[in-house]
Amino acid sequence: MKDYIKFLKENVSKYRNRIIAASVLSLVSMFFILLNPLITRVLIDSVLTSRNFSVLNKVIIFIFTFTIVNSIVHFIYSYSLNRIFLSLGLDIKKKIFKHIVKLDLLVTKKMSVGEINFRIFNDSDLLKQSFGQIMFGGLFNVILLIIIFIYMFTISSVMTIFVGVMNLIQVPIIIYFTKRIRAITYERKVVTEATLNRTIEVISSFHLLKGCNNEKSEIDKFDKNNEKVLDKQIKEANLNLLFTEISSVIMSCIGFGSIWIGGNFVINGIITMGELISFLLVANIINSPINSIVSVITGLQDALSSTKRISDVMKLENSIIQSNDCIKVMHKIVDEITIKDLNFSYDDGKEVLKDINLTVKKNTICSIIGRSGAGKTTLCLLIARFFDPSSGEILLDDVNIKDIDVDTYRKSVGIVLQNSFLFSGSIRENILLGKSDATEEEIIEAAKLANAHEFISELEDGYWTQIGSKGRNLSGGQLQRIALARIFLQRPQIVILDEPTSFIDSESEELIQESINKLKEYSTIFVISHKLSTVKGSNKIVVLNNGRIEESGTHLQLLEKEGEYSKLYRKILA
Ligand SMILES: Nc1ncnc2c1ncn2[C@@H]1O[C@H](COP(=O)(O)OP(=O)(O)OP(=O)(O)O)[C@@H](O)[C@H]1O
Repeated sequence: MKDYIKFLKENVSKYRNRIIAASVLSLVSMFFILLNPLITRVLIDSVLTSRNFSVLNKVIIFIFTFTIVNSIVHFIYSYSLNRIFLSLGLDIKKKIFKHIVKLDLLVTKKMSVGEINFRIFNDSDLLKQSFGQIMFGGLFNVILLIIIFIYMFTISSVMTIFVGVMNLIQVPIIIYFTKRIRAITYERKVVTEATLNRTIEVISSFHLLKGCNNEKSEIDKFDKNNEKVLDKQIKEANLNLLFTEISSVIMSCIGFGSIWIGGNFVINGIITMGELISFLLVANIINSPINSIVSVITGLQDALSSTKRISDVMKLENSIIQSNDCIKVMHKIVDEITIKDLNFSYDDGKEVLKDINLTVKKNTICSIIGRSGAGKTTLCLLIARFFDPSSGEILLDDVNIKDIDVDTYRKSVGIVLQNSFLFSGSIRENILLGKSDATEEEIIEAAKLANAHEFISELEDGYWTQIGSKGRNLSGGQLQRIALARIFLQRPQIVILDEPTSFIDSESEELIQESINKLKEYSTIFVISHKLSTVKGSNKIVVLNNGRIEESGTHLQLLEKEGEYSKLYRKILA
């Protein structure tokens, strides 16, 4: 509850003036709700019974005017309320997204894409809804209910007690159905979300699906998941239907009962016909505020859970701790990059990298090789400062990268992964990610250096070709060359290439190798590769084995040593 109130204060205060205005409109709207039964009462008792035509005309003109004003007030009220809560929902979404994208890799890896999505979209919507329900659904409906009961009492206390008791009987039924419907709606959302995530995963790793010949099992899973969604949807619809029918029976009973009691009172002259009809009109609207109040009570639990889930994400902190006096200007490497006595373990405490000592000269290529799980990617991620070493340091000449502002440092690091990820959009937009203000000449020059200009120019729309999500219209080699063009445009001091030539044909491999060699002019390159062409030409080869540097040197030096490299060379590289 503390988190919820804090969240409410933080996010709603910005809309204070608009909320006050909407509250005033809400009170006016409430007044109009009650005006209808009042006018009806006057119309029947004072106008119709006395056959007063001139007053009848005036009352009709008044009703007409009041209907128009009521519609305008209701429109403005609903419009302002919608704006407040839609904006509030967007604010919460923006806040969570901004926080998540600023988190480092280690922290975000703790949550699945589905979990993150759920918090950004579902939880923020639930919170937005609950704020609306509590402020307007709750508070104003309590006021409305009190006013309605006072008005009914002024007509007949017996009839009011009857309506009150009948509604009290209805309350547990409303609570039961509201809770059940909420629970089933939540379950439906969770199952739908899981189905959607699985579908996205399958579609985005199509080659894996085909490679494993797993289509049948995925089709079965898709069918089963969707059947689960359907089951929840049917349950939800049935509960809603049942609730509506039961409510309508109870409301009819209240109506008939009131007509019977009120009818007797009219016959006996205790109340007038106008009072009876006015009472019936008011009794008829009582259901709506009761439903809203119950929704607030039952929905509060969901709102609290959503607040907790959102707060849990907002409390996540980066593992990288930055000092206030960090260097804001990137150090220009003069001589070399040195890794000194570096050790690293992930959260589980298992040491993944042990006692790493390595020096790589500026503008050279350092290949990192080793068996799967040896720690190659982890070492490169540490160099890119996706997280910090448990102990030891990474130095640019004599400057520890920990002393440089993270954002400044990362701008000086370019990364190309095995399966280059491109965003949907044009080739041009994807290259521009390397330097958003680059000129046309710079883009073309970068593409030429990456050996990508030729194939891009041959495409019908050239640099404006839309490449679709993950670059599905291009070959693996073409994707890699676009990723390299991005790097050439960025001209980072350090480049990390993780298996850049895997899964591509030998022609593309040659072109990529050629551009990697050109890249050396601008950057110091760390490359993880199993391809002989890449490894052989490097200035330094580092062999990692079980988290330790087993040996390092040039291709020929290592072959002469007859150690792990020559074994790997014969086994994998040859
Ligand atoms: N986020 C993580 N949390 C915990 N352990 C991890 C994490 N990422 C990697 N590891 C573990 O760290 C070790 C080194 O992994 P890493 O990915 O660096 O190896 P690699 O040499 O690049 O392997 P590959 O060639 O298969 O990609 C492995 O034992 C791996 O299971």
